Amino acid sequence: FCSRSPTLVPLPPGPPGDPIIGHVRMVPSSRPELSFQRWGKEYNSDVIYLNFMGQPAVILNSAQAAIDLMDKRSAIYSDRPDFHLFAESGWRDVVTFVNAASPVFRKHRKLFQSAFSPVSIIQYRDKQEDLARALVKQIIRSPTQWRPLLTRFASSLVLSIAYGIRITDENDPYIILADKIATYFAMCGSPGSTMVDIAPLIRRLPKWFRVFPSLNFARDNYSLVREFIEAPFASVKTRMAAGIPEVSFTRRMLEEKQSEASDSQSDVTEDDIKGAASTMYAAGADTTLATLVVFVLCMVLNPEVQEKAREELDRVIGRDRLPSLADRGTIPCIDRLVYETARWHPVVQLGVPHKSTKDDVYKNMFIPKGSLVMANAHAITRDPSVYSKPDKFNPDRYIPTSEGGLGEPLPVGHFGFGRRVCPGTHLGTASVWISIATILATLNISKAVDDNGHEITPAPEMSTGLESHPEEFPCVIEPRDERAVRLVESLD
Ligand code: HEM
Repeated sequence: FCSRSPTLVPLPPGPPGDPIIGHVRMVPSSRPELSFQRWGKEYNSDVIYLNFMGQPAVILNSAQAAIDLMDKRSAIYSDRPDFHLFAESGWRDVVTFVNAASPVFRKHRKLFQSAFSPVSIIQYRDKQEDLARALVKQIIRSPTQWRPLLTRFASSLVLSIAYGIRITDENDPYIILADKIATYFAMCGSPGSTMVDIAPLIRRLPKWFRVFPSLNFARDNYSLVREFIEAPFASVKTRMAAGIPEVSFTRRMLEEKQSEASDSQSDVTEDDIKGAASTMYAAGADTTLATLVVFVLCMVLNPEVQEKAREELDRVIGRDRLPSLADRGTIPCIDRLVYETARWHPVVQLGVPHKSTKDDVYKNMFIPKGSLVMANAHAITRDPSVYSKPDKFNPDRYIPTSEGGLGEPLPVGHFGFGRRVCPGTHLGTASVWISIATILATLNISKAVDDNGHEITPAPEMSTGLESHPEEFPCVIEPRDERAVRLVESLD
């Protein structure tokens, strides 16, 4: 199919762009995925073509198109665009940002796949359960602080799994560092879209030439990024040298590297391990946090779903203990809740952009080599030809028809596609699962009331960016009852 002449095959449809700049002005800076979805409907195509100042971009608005191209033709659709802003900020050896042909890609994917397989992640269960329990304990003590506490939980979880770092209080230097990095990511803009990314030659300008804000931003954050990559890694080596036992990704990788028996790891360098561990935070903390905030919003908006899930939780595990990850698979209602949270608002709405490496033809549409290819997770998970009433939050939609349900398919795309699919899928899902189960077992989430005693139903407003999360919304989180408080307080 690649050998056909491009001139005989039309590009995918899309709205007409401006001369020279193409669709730059047309794509809104807020929630572009919604416009991409709308254009898909207007042009009656699940593949849409756009052009940003000569850079071709293809949006995939259905699971079928994303699977056909990114999964089945992954040899062509697995590259990334160059992320110059991140490189200028000091990120090196980070798999998310490298091309599929880079040795870093092959080595790091292998590291992640073995470290975060369904079996390997069992070693992190204690950390996930302990931190989820600490989270609800803290929320019971400071209920209005639930959102900062969730942020700290997500950071602590990744720092603990990646480096074995135990966060003891909010002034911990690592949590302060993690907060600064989270702010840095929030200010980076959409990956690949800043002036440094569009005109990378400006990276050659001397440091005193401070004309381009994104270049200044990248350079101003260089030492922060380097500290974030180096400091926690160095702390693992210090603890290792002192003989302090701990379980962490970095520790395990360093030990495997040191072990003479481990031939398979022999080409892995310390820089690889350092880069991979720092990627975990960049890729795993905010995604987990955003998913949990979406869950809280869904519980505020759908009290009956919360009640039903809690009833099943009580029926299966009782009220004398808290759920554990060993319970997964025995409480289907929680599994469906996790899936429906991911479907209702997949937090990486447009995925991380892929780039194609060859001319291609799909369903008689020409996709030029070098196109940015984005799977629109929003459009995919709200596809009305797949999901009935797609805007409704309804975990029961997945109940098989043989059990009287709608038998709708589990969502796809929220962890990406093909060779780039998220290597933290199992770990991230387990973290979300235990958090949701522990929260439901101990806390009640409800609507806030206004000064006149009327319930406030929040209108969901979602942020724009690589990770999209609900903007601030009013709600009340309180202990479920005295019994739950006693159970939580009895934990050491
Ligand atoms: C609920 C939590 C998470 C969500 C929703 C999520 C989602 C995603 C998505 C959509 C991508 C892009 C895939 C693509 O390009 O097709 C991705 C990539 C990635 N994720 Fe996750 N992720 C989560 C948690 C994690 C965790 C805990 C880790 C750490 C182990 C992780 C590590 C990565 C890495 C390293 C990549 C880049 C892969 C590559 O470029 O080859 N993620 N994730």
